[in-house]
Amino acid sequence: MDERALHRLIGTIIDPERLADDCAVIPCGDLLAVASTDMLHETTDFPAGMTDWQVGWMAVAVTLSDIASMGATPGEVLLAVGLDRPERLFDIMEGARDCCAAFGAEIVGGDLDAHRELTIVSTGLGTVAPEHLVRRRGVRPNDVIAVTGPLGEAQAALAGYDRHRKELLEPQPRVAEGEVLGRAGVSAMMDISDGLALSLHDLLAVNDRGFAVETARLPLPAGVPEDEARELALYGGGDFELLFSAPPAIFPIPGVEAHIIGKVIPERVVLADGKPLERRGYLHEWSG
Ligand SMILES: Nc1ncnc2c1ncn2[C@@H]1O[C@H](COP(=O)(O)OP(=O)(O)O)[C@@H](O)[C@H]1O
Ligand SMILES: Cc1ncc(C[n+]2csc(CCOP(=O)(O)OP(=O)(O)O)c2C)c(N)n1
Ligand SMILES: [Mg+2]
Ligand SMILES: [Mg+2]
Ligand SMILES: [Mg+2]
Repeated sequence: MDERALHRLIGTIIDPERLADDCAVIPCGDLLAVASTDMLHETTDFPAGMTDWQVGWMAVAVTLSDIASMGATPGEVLLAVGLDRPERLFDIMEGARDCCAAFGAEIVGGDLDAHRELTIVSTGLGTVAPEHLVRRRGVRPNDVIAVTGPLGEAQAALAGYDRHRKELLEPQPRVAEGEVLGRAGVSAMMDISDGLALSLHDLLAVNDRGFAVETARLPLPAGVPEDEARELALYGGGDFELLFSAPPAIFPIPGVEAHIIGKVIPERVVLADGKPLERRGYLHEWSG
């Protein structure tokens, strides 16, 4: 059983449309509010050697990335910290504050608890004009698909390529890029928290068309042999680049490093170099 299967279960309890995006979308006067919450744990999310400042940074970065993926501007963050040791709190809060400051957000609240395993829940709020909101659903027949930067760097660091440790430990949410892409009129978007292949399958699940990726066009992690780099770029998680579809005419997009990696196709499948792409990546799983 993995988290996507459990999402289908949640969809029998709440409106499944609510599960179709990176953030909840909530009416807010003339604007829309977007909200995302993400839980991180020491054993699955905080690699050995990570500082507590980086723990705080990452906890906020993952949430701001979801806000960016809607084309929205982040505003407020609430941080709930389940602490194994109280002396970790100060550095964690500083890292969280610094990540907020770097992307125009502010910590406005949270919660504290004692917990055997360090566990952080970061909740972010943002706003966007309705005409600039971008959802996962929306790909159109003649669109291309693109990403905002190299894929597989975080996983490359976990595989021992130390030159990518900063990308693993201090992910940079594509906040400015998300806002520009929303205004530029991209048709669908999400962030790639769990790897490109899984993200393409997530997009497939809410669209009525498929995707054909050319692996030769993937922006790969530097300093990694090409075959391994391609594997990391397709299936590695933790990069937090944006994946979007858009009409070819909108490229280049000023202020956004956009790499076109493929196109939308009529068949509801995900292909890489013409062959079905495995639905595999960074998935939380339960045994039994
Ligand atoms: N336990 C839950 N109850 C209600 N909604 C949920 C739950 N878990 C996830 N969601 C919603 O499902 C959507 C997708 O979640 P998730 O796959 O975690 O996205 P992401 O990888 O972008 O964080 C989001 O809109 C999120 O709010
Ligand atoms: C041990 C370890 N593996 C991988 C990563 C890279 N990483 C950071 S967050 C993340 C995935 C996203 O986390 P998740 O809880 O799945 O959040 P969501 O997809 O809901 O945004 C990954 C793969 C890491 N930091 N540590
Ligand atoms: Mg996301
Ligand atoms: Mg999530
Ligand atoms: Mg995930």
